[in-house]
Amino acid sequence: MRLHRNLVFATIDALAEIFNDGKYADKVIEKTLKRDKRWGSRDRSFIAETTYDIVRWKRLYAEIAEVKEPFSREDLFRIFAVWCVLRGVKIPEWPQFEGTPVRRIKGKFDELSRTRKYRESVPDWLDELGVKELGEKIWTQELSALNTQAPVVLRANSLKTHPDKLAGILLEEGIETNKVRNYPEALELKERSNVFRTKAFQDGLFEVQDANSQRVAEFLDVQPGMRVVDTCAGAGGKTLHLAALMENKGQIIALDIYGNKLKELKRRAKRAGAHNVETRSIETTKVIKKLYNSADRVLIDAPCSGLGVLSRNPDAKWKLQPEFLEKINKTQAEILQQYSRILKKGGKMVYATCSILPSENDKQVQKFLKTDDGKEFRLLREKKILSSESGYDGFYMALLEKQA
Ligand SMILES: C[S@@+](CC[C@H](N)C(=O)[O-])C[C@H]1O[C@@H](n2cnc3c(N)ncnc32)[C@H](O)[C@@H]1O
Repeated sequence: MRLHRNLVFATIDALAEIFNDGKYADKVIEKTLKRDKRWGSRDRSFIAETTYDIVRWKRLYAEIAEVKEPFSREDLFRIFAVWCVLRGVKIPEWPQFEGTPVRRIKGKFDELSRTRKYRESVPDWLDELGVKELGEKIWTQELSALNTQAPVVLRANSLKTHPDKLAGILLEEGIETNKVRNYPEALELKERSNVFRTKAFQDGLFEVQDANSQRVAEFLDVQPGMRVVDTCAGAGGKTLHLAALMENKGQIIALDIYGNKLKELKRRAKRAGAHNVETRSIETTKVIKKLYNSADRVLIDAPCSGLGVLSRNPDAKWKLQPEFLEKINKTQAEILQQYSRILKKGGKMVYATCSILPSENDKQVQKFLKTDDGKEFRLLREKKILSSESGYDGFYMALLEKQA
């Protein structure tokens, strides 16, 4: 691979914004890619993938490069040189890379790789928490899986198509996919590409959605004609899936505390041809109270640490703080208590997170079942999905029934 100066400089600029200004990697990359219209798809994927790679391995690379935050431009070039050496990329003969100690880099890599927190590039506190919650063995396996680049998975929109048909349509647009065993609506890209540019996407034939994320709506056991409340709907990944499973029949009320996310949900629902979705922004608790005892099904896709989706979102390792986890644990408990009241007696509810930590998952559900509200519920089933076992994102889901 020959490195192009403007692509490397764009990557360094992006890293400076992510590491030093605390900006979100996806937003920074999106903005960076707009910088030069002449960049082709390979140039764009070089910038995106290299930036994500260096974000993922920040601690390891910084330790090898012997630099500390906040990083100067010179530091970022040293980190970049580490990336080159460890990836086997020829270091360009530019002044920024003069005197790169190739042998020393390799030696330090071998030495640091013996310690998990460096090898897997995680902050001390997170490494300690992972061990405490999951035990050494599972945490070590899981971290390694979560540091692997995530595959791109699509969900064929059954309101408009099915996986076999979609695979044929995408092939005509030059995109090869494979079906995914045991995930009936999923297609996995053989090679990464920007699927958002395809006509099939504009026509609402699919959504990009991780395979295990596709398990959540399925788990709720919805039927056409039901009244379903999706309480933490966000931009509607699961809402759209619910609409498809309900064949557009019945009613879905999609709630969130952020109106802008719900606006995006509306846009996506229109593209997907999902007509049975109504959005309501949770401005006061009245919005929730009005819905008490009214739903056949309730989905709580709770806000969480997002530790199960680190492979997609590597900068979360650096943005997460222990205080946030404490706060989110409280929010999850409150949400379970309040939103479970939306369910009718005899109805079913799913509590789900994209976390792998028991404190956000089964322990949260067990705690809820002991509360006054929770005593009305019975746990029917739960799934704890590890990324290291499934090859996709880590997820948790519990199906609960409100007893008649
Ligand atoms: C895991 S995300 C939801 C993802 C979404 N269901 C999807 O499939 O695309 C959690 C969502 O909960 C929302 N949220 C946070 N606190 C909330 C609260 N107290 N009530 C309702 N929604 C909340 C966040 O804005 C976020 O959109």
